[in-house]
Amino acid sequence: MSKVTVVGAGNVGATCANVLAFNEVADEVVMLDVKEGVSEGKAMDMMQTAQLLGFDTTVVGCTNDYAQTANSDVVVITSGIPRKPGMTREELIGVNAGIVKSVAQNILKYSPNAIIVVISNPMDTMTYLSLKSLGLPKNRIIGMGGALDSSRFKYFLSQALGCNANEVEGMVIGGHGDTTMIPLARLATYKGIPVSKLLSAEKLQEVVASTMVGGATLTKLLGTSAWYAPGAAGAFVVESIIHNQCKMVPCSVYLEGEYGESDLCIGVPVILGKNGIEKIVELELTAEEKELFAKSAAAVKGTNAALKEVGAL
Ligand SMILES: NC(=O)C1=CN([C@@H]2O[C@H](COP(=O)(O)OP(=O)(O)OC[C@H]3O[C@@H](n4cnc5c(N)ncnc54)[C@H](O)[C@@H]3O)[C@@H](O)[C@H]2O)C=CC1
Ligand SMILES: O=C([O-])CC(=O)C(=O)O
Repeated sequence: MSKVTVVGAGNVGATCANVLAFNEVADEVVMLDVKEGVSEGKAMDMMQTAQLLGFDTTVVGCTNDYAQTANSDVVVITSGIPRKPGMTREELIGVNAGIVKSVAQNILKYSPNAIIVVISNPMDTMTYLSLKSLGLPKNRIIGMGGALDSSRFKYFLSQALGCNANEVEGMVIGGHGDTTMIPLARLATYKGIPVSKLLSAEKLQEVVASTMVGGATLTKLLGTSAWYAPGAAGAFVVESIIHNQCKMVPCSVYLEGEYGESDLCIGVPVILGKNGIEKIVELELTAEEKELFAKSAAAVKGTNAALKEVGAL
C-alpha cells in the first residue's frame, strides 16, 4: 500500500493529486487544505473521473485533519500563496514561511518516515526552512523546481528547433528564481546532437532567457502562477521516489560542499529513489557555469537570511 499526501488543494496541489491518481503512482492520495470542503469536493470530483479514465487510485480529501495523512510515504507541500503579476517568488516569504513550517511539523507528527517534497515558493528557501525546522536527514527533504524548469527548457528548445520536445534533453540547475536559474545550454541535446550545433548562439540565449522567466511569463498571462506543469512536475518527482525509478532530476537539496557550496538548498541533479535523494550528481561545470552557480547560491542564501527576519528560523 503506497500513500501520498498533498498539502494545499489549490491549483498546483490539486493538479499534482490528479496526475498522481491518473498515473496510478500511489494506491491512495490524500489532499489536505485549510479551506473547508475544498479538498473533499476536489477529491470527489477526481474520483468521478476514475471510471472515465480507468484508474484505481483512491483520492481522499480532508479539511486540516492531519490524522487522515497518517503513514504517508511521500508528502508534497504546496500550501501557501502564489505570486501575482509583477511580483517575485521571493516576496512570498513573509506569508509562506509560517504556513510551510507549521504544515511540515504537523505532517511529521503523523508520518514520521515520510519523504517531503516542497513546492511552495520561494521554494529553495522553503526547502531549507523545512530541513532546518524538522531536523530530518537531508535525503528526505526535496525541493521541486528543477524538474519544472527543465521541462520548460526542453519546451522552449523544441520550439526553437521545431522538433518533438520528448526528443530533447536538457537540465536547469541553480535557484528556482527569475534570475537565479541556470539552464545548462552546453549540455542540452536533440537526439544526442548538442543543440549548440543546431541553433545560433543568439537563438540559444533567447531560449535560456525564456526559460528563466518561464514562471513570470505565465503569471502575467494567467493573473496567478502556473499549475499544469508545476503539478505534473511534482507528480514526476513523487513517481521516481515511490517507484524507485532512480531518475536523474535536478532538485533543490541541502549541499555540504558539493558544487563548492554549503548550508543551503539549491537545484542540482540528484538520483531520486525510494530513499528520496539517493545521490547528488556532481557535474563538471565550466568556469563560467561555476560563476553563475556561485552567484545563484549567494542570492538563495540572501533569501534564506530573511527567514530570521520573519521569525521562521
Ligand atoms: N516550486 C515550483 O516549481 C512552483 C511553486 N509554486 C508555488 O506553489 C504554491 C501554491 O500555488 P497554487 O497552488 O497556485 O496556489 P493556490 O492559492 O491555488 O493554492 C494554495 C492552497 O494552499 C492552501 N493553504 C494555505 N494555507 C494552508 C495551510 N496552512 N494548510 C493547508 N493548506 C493551506 C490554500 O487554502 C490554497 O487552497 C505557491 O507558493 C506557488 O508560488 C507554484 C508553481 C511552481
Ligand atoms: O512563477 C511562479 O511564481 C510559480 C513557479 O514557481 C513557477 O511556475 O515556476
